[in-house]
Amino acid sequence: MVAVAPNSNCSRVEKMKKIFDKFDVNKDGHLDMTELVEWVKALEPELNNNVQSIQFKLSSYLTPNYYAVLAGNVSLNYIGFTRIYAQGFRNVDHDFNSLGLQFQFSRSVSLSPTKQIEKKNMTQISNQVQATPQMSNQVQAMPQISNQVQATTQVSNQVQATAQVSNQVQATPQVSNQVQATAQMSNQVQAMTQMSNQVQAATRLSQLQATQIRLMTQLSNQIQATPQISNQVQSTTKVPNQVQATAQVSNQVQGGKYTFAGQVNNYRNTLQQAVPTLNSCRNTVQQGVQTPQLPGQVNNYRNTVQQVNAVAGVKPKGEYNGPDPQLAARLEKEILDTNPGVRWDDVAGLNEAKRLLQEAVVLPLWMPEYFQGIRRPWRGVLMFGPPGTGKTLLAKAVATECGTTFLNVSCSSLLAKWYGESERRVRCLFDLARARAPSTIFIDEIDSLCSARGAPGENEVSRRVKSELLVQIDGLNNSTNNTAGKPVTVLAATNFPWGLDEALRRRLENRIYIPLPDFKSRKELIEINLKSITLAPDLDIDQVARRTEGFSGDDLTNICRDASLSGMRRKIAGKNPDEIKNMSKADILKIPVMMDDFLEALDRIQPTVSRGDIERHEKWFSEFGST
Ligand SMILES: Nc1ncnc2c1ncn2[C@@H]1O[C@H](COP(=O)(O)OP(=O)(O)OP(=O)(O)O)[C@@H](O)[C@H]1O
Repeated sequence: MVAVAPNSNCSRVEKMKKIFDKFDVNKDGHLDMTELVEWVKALEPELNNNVQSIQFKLSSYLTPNYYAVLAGNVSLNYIGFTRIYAQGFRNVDHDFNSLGLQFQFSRSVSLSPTKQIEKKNMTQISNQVQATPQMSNQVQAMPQISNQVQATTQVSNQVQATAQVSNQVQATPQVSNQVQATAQMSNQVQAMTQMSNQVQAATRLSQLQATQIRLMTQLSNQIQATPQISNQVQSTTKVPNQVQATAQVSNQVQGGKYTFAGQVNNYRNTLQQAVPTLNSCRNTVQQGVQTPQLPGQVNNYRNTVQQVNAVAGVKPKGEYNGPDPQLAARLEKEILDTNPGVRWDDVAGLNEAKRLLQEAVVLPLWMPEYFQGIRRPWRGVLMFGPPGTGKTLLAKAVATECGTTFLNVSCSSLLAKWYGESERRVRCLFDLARARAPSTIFIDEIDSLCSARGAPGENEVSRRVKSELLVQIDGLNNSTNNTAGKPVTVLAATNFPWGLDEALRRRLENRIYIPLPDFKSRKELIEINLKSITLAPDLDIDQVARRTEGFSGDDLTNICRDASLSGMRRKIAGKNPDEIKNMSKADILKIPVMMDDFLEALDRIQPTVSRGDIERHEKWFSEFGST
């Protein structure tokens, strides 16, 4: 600290010089700001080095102008200072003692280069000093600003985040589309993967095939390399030639066969012409008249035919040549009825049905040339009607009258539990029928074999049998597999025509209704049933026929049987078994059937066919029947 003695004895100038020397640290004749501050400090020790107080004091010493100059970092110099004091404006002692005077400083300042740099530094410092309060304020305000800045930053971040969210929201449909597109792409990728797998599998397959082909080629090479095998292979090529040669032989054989077959046919025609005579002969024989000559003639004819057949190499009629001889033999045993023995006359009434059957089945046999092309015989004929009306009887009569083979088929003979066996039986049946042609396949209760599709009880087996049956019927009586005059006819019967499969119904082209017998037919039927029975004079057949309206042929037959047993019942009443055994048979046979017997039978036996059943048949007849 500089201590200045206020009452010094030195001159003013010296005194001033001393002061300036004292404070002119750089000894350049100038006081710069730092030196000036040091000067104030020395003068005002009570300011305690407080910068602001010193500044304030300094400003009070100087004129505002000068202070401004000083703040602008213009330093004082001796000259200017001296001049000021020399002008007498100031009392230096006083100044230094009281420090209460204002004084003017000269503005003429010359600065050395060093001083200019210092001045620049000073200006900066001055600026900093001046700016200090503001800066201080700013510094004080800094935390707030900092907070604000931080808050602003957060807000800014939020705004940015919001903007991003907003962008995302705006982009959401696009994102959704992108997600969808991604899903589609994912599906496509999956599909591509599957395809790739398939391609790989196919490649593996083709590799396998390639391997097989390679192996085959190797095998083939080995075979070719083996001379013996090669020779065998070459000799195999001769086989077709042999087969061709066989075919020619076969043609030649067939040619010969036909020649003989013609002769056989002639014999057969002769036989057929003889059939009515033979039949009447048989009837006569049955009636007890002995005419031994005629059967002898028939046997002669048969023997001749067999001899001719043997010479011609023609297999006897009906020999089965199909792939299932054992099955054919079994079926034949089961279903073949060579002589059903039922004549037209055995069937009461049903004249319209007989006419239709004759036209559909009998005439094509008698006039094969006529039944060609559009007149080809029916493939199938359906007889439908209530139970017991004579359908089976009619079928047997057809077979007997035509002299055709009669294959009487029931469901049980065709259906089998082993897979494929039922269809095999159907095929075999038709092969057999063709071998035995002309023939009639009679399928009774065909509804149980060929129910409508989706009907209850329809199962896999019945479906397959049905299909096979349709195929076989389709193949009947067409130009390729049927020789003229040897037709195979399917004759079917059912009590439930409405339950038949539609496709089968179409193939059974002729559909004949077999109704309940009318009065005339009932009367006829009773007479047929009683023709070998002794009748009492009181028996009124007309009355019985009148009282049996609504009865089927089968019901009437039952009534006749029951009534005809009544005489025997009366005769044995009250007798023990031995007495019965010892009764005269002739006496029993002579017991006549009386009217009362019929009346009692009528009380016991009721009609089996309901009115509703008849109506249903009539309705189906009007819809699908043939007349
Ligand atoms: N028109 C008829 N002429 C002579 N007898 C008949 C006649 N109708 C029925 N009968 C007698 O009824 C019996 C049964 O006839 P058949 O079996 O032919 O009837 P169905 O119509 O085939 O019966 P189901 O439909 O029940 O098989 C015959 O054996 C015969 O005795």
